[in-house]
Order: sequence, then C-alpha cells, then structure tokens
Amino acid sequence: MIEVNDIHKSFGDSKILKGISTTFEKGKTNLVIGQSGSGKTVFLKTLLGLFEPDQGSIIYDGTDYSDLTPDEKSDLRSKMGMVFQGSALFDSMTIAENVKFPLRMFTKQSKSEMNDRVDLVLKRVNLDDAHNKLPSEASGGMQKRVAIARAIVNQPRFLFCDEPNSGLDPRTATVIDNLIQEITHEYDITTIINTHDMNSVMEIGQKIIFLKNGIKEWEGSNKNIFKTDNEAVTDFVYSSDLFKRVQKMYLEEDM
Ligand SMILES: Nc1ncnc2c1ncn2[C@@H]1O[C@H](COP(=O)(O)OP(=O)(O)OP(=O)(O)O)[C@@H](O)[C@H]1O
Repeated sequence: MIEVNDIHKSFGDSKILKGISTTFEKGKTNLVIGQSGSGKTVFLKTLLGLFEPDQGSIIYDGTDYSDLTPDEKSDLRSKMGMVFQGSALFDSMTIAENVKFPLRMFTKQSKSEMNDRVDLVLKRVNLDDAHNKLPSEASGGMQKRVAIARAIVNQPRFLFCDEPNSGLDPRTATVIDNLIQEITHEYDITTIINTHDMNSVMEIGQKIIFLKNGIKEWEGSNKNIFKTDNEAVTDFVYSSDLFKRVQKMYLEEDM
C-alpha cells in the first residue's frame, strides 16, 4: 500500500503538483489519468523516489520514505518495478539479459538462480522462446512483455507503469493491461499506472485518480467514472463520441 499525503512539487517557479493526497491499495490496479501536462509523470517519478517532494509525505507499506537512511532508500527502490513508456530495453542485450539486469544490479544471486528466475518470469509473460532474441527482433507487444518481465523479476512490492499501452494496437493493449492486472493480483503488488487510454480505464481501473493542473480533481473506480457529474472528468472521458454513447447507455440503465 502507498499513502500519499499532501505532495507538492515545483520546478523553479512552476508549481507542478499542488497538494495531492490519496491511497493506493495492494493487489489493485490503480490508475492515474489526466490531460497531457497535468503532472502524471512527475507524480509517478515522485512516487518512485526520482523526484523529492517539496512538501508532504509518501508512506510505503507503513514506512515513511523521508525517515529512511540512504541504504534503506536504495533497498526500498530495489523493491520497485518500473515499466517505462516505450519499454526502454537495452538494444544490444538479448531479451534474457535485459530481464536479468535488475537481478545483477540489486541482488547477489548466483548465475543459476538468476537464470531460473529469468526463465520463470519470461514464461509468466508467455515469452518462453524469446531468451536469445534482441529487442529489435521483437514486436512492440513482445517488447512490452519483456519490460513487464524485467519489472517483476526482482519480486517488487510496488509496480509503476508509465503509459504501458502507448504505441500498441487496441487488442495488444488489452493483452498488456490484462497481464499487468493478473500479475498485480497474483503477486499482491501495489500497482500504479499512468494512462490516457479509456479502454484501460474501463478494463482495469479498480481505483482511478484524475489529475488536473497538479491537483487531484476526482477519484473513484471504473464502476463510477461514467456516472460522475464532475465536469473536468466528463470533459476528459467523453472527449470521444464513443464514450458519450457509453455514458448515455449507463445512465439509461440506471433509469
Ligand atoms: N524535470 C522537469 N523540470 C521542469 N519541468 C518539468 C520537469 N518534468 C516535467 N516538467 C513539467 O511538468 C509539467 C507536467 O509534466 P508531466 O510530464 O508530469 O505531464 P503528464 O501529465 O505526464 O503529461 P503526458 O501525458 O503528456 O506525459 C509539464 O509542464 C512539464 O513541462
């Protein structure tokens, strides 16, 4: 579980995060949505410990990050998995080497322990036969699965995904969403996903926070986002005709 209490973050005179508080539960897919520039990436990077908040606190499974020593901070960071926008794989390394990388960085496991773990996670993301391929030989969807395998190889307690669906066709995007959700439930991880994708909101939005200009404008779930009358949320959600029709359907169902 991650508890976020009144987080503020500025760069120079630009206030980017203006007092965000929320809770992200374990074993749930938590989504952060909002227009471009609303502060989603800065928020995610702050949760990852890459940016230090100017004010406020972040509590990871009961531990306040700011109370930790540098060694404890790096230990906590080793328990965070990250799926970056665009996968961010190392081009010159094979898929197996990419997945092994966090184990090399953060653990003292033997070669065979590392190989076993890499085999297991590649199998989990349905890439049993891809060990020796280079990322350039893999499709966009496969590369995302490699990125997910790499993010979970060191058994993280927290998983952060920045636009995990970007650049994928809708069907592959759904496969990736479902995989992230299954892994979150299976390993009881606290997962936080930044997304623009309304399909993801509908499919896996167990908890959703909506950011606008660095403020949490709304929070809820995929069950109630279509029923909210918050104008900022409805503007965002119903920016396409398809979703306007979905809202009409939902409201009619309730009548
Ligand atoms: N390192 C930085 N230094 C200065 N300003 C930054 C930095 N990182 C982000 N910003 C600014 O913070 C604001 C929010 O950016 P952020 O990337 O968090 O938006 P976002 O909601 O993730 O957008 P998108 O959906 O397009 O990725 C932007 O105005 C951006 O220019």
